[in-house]
Amino acid sequence: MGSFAGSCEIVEEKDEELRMAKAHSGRYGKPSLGGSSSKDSERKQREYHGSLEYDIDKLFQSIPVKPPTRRLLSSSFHNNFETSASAGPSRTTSPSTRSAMKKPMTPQSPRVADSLSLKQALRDRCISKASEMAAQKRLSKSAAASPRVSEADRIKSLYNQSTRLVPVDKGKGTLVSETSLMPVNKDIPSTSRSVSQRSEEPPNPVSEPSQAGTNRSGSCLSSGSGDCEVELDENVASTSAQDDVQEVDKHVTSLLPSDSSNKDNAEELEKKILATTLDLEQTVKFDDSPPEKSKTVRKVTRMIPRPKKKILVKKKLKIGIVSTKKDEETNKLLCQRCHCSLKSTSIINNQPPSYTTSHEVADENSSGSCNVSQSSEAEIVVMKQNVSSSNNDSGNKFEFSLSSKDSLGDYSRSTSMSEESNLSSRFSCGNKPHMSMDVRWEAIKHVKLQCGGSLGLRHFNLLKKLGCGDIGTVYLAELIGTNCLFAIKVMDNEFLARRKKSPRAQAEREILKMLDHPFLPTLYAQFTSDNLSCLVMEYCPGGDVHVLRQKQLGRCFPEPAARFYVAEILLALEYLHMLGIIYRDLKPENILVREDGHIMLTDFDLSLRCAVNPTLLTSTSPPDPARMSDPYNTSNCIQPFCVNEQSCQVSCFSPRLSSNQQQQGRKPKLPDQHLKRSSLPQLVAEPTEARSNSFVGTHEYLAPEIIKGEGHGAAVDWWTFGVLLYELLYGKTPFKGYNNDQTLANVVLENLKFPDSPLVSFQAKDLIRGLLVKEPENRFGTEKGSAEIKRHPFFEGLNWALIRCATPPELPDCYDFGGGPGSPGGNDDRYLECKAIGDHLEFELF
Ligand SMILES: Nc1ncnc2c1ncn2[C@@H]1O[C@H](COP(=O)(O)OP(=O)(O)OP(=O)(O)O)[C@@H](O)[C@H]1O
Repeated sequence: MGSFAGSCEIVEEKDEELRMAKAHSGRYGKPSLGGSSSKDSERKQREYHGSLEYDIDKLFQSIPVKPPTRRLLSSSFHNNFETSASAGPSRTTSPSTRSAMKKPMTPQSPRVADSLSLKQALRDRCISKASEMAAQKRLSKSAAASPRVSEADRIKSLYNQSTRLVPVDKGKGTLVSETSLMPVNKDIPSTSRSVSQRSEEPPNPVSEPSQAGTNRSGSCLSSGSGDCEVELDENVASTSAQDDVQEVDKHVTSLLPSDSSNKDNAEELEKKILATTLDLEQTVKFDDSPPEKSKTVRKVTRMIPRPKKKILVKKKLKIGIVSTKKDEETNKLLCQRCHCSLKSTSIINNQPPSYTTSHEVADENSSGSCNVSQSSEAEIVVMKQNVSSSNNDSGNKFEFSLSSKDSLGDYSRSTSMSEESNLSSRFSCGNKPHMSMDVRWEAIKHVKLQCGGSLGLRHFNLLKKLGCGDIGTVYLAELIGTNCLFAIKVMDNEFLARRKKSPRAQAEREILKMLDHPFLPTLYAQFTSDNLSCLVMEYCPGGDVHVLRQKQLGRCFPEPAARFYVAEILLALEYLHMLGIIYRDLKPENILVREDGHIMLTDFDLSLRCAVNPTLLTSTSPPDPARMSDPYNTSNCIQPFCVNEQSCQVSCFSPRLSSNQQQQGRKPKLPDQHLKRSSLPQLVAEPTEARSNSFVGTHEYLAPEIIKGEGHGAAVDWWTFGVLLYELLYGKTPFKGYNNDQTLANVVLENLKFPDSPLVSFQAKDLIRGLLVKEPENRFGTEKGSAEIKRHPFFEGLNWALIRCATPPELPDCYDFGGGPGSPGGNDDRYLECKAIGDHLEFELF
C-alpha cells in the first residue's frame, strides 16, 4: 500500500505537504510550548513525513471526497487509482494526469471522523486491490498451466520418461550400449548441486558415437539436405542448461491441477513447456527422483541444427588434379597439395591410362585416420558393433574383422559371433549378382587389369559435383576410356578423423559393400587416393524424390506414383533389415531416382548394424488354391524372368525356424489372416531385438521413441516409412511445427491428422495410421516387419516380385548428365580442390 500511496502522491507540491503536516500535528500532536515545543513539532513533522499516516493522508487528499456515501468514495478512489496506475511513473510529467491528481486536493478538508473512516476504507481498498492482483497473477499462472489434469499428467509422465534411466527389459533382453546412462551419485543431494558438480568436471570434448551411433554421446550427425540431424553429446556441461533444468522443474511443478478453465492458454503453455522439456530431453538426462532429491549427474547436450552446408573442420587442404585433353598423349593429373604430377601412360591406341604417384602408394598403405588399413588390393577392416542380445545388461559388444582380397567385398572373416552367418553369405557374394551383366563392372575390371589392380581417382574424369554431404562430396565421374558414368563419393580421411566422423564413413563403406539389391546402390570400387577415400557407386541421374515431389502438381505425388515409390522403398528396407541394418534416415532426399525411373535408397552413414535372426514362419495347412488369386500373393508370377521372391528369400538368406519352434515342434504363430490362408512359409527377418539410444535422424522424420530417448530399434524405419508415405501424398510431413522443437513436441504429443485435400484413399490413410503409431510395440511392421506391411490393402494387386519390371511414374525432364569430356559443358582440365571455409570443408571442381 505504501508504495501505492507514495507513488500516487509524490507529484504534490511542498507547501501542500507542509500544510498537511501542520494539520496533522494539530490533530495528533500536543500544543506547542515555547522553543522546545517548536523543536518537538519539527521532529514530529519529520517523523510524520516518513510515516504511513502521511501516505494515507496524501492519498486521502487526492480523492474527491463525497462524505455522504462511503461507497461512492471507494469507487471514486478506485477510478482514480486505476487512472494513476495506468499512467504509471510518467504521471509526473503528464499535465492531464497531474490535474486529475490535483483535483481531490481541494481545500475542503474532511472532518477527522471522516478522515479516519476514509483511511480505513482506503487501506481496505488498497489491500483488497493488491490481493486481487496477486490472486489474478496466481490464477493466470495456474490456469495456463493445467486446466486439464490429464494433459498435465501426460506431460509430467513425458517429463518423467525423459528423466528416467532407460529401463532394461530383461525379458526381451534388448537394450545395448547404454553408455549414455550415467551412474547415480547418491551423495549429491540436490538438483542444482548435481548440475554444478557436473559443470565442475573438466570439459569432455564431443565424443564420437560408438559404431553406427549406438550411444548418445558423439557429434552431430547430419546429412546435407538442410534438415537437422543431431546426435547428443552428453559430455558437455553448461551452466545455462542448469537454468533450463530448473526452469523445467518449475514448469512441471506448476502443472498441478488447478481450477482454471482457460484451456486454450493452458494448452499453449503446455506445449511451450513440453517444447522446453523435449529440448531438454535431448540435452539433459535426469534421474527419476523428485527435483529436490535429484541425485543424478545431468548431462547436457545441445541440439545442433543441420545446415545445408555442413559445418566441419577448419582446414586448408588443396588437392588439385589437372588432366589435359583426352586426345592428348599425356593425361596429367596435378596434385595441388604438393604439386607433384601424377603421370599417365596416356591413352594411346585406346589403352586405358595407368598412373603412378608416390604419395598415392603411401596413402594406400597407410592406415589413414580411420583405423582402417586400405588398399584396393587387400583390406583389413576391424569393426566394433553393439548388437542386441538376450544379455542386455552387458550390451554384448562384439568385434569382428573382415579381410578382403578385393575392394568390392570378397571377404573372409573371423568372428566370435555366430549370428553372422547371414552376413558372411552376403559378403561372399562378391560381384553383386543382380548387376553381374552390368557393363560398368566390366569397365572397372578392365581398367583395373590395365593398371595392375590399383584403381584411383586418376582413372576418372570428374564431371560435376552432384552434392555435398556431411562426410563427403559426391561427383559425377566418367571412367576414363569408357563411357561409363559413376557417382564418386570423396571423403577426406584426415578431415573425418579430426571431426571424429571416421566411424560413420566406415559404417557406410561397410554397408555399401554388403548391398546387392536393385533399389540400393551398387558399390563398384573403393580406393584411397591422396588420403581421400573414394567410393565408386552407381550414378542416379533422376535427382532425389524430394526434388521430384516439388516438381509435381500440388507438390505431391498422385497416389499410384506414391505407392510405386514406397513399395520399392519397402523392399529396400526389407532387404536392409534382413542384413541386420536399421536404416534410420529415411526421407525423400535420400531416395534417388535412377535413369529408368526406379529408385535407389542412399546414405547409410546413420544406419545401425545389428544382429538379425531371420525366421521362417510356416503353416502346416495344405496349399489353398484360392490363394493363387489372392491379391497379396507374391508368388503367382508367370513371367519367365521373374524370380519368386519368397523362394529367393528362403534360399538367399537361409532363414530358419526359430529354435523354440523347432524344439517344441510348435506351429508358429501366424502373422495375419492372409498368411492363415497361405501354405507358403513367411519370412520374418526383422531385427526386432536391436536397440540403440542414439539420437539420429531428421526432425520431421524422427520417431517418438528416438525423441524420448527410450531406446529404439527397427520399428523406427516403419515410422519413417509412414511419414514418407504421408509426405509423398500430402506434400508435407504430418508433425511439422514452426520450429524444430515444436516439431519434436508434435511428434510425441500431437495426434495424426489428415488434410482434406488432396483426396487420399482410405487404404493409404489406414496404412499411415498403422505406421504412425507412437508406441513402437503397437506399430505396424514392428513384429513381422515388411511381411505384414506388404499385405496391407494399400498394396493390393501389386506384384512385388515384378515391381522392378513395372513402369515407373513418369519423370519430369530433369536428367542432367553435366556433359562429358569433349561434350558441351564438359571439362577436360580438372581441378579437384578441397578447401575449408570456416568450419565447412568443400571439394570444388573447376
Ligand atoms: N549415386 C548418386 N547418384 C546421384 N547423386 C548422388 C548419388 N549419391 C549422392 N548423390 C547426391 O549427392 C548428394 C550428397 O550425397 P551424400 O550421400 O554425400 O550426402 P547426404 O545425402 O547429404 O548424406 P550425409 O551428409 O549423411 O553423408 C546427395 O544429396 C545426392 O543428391
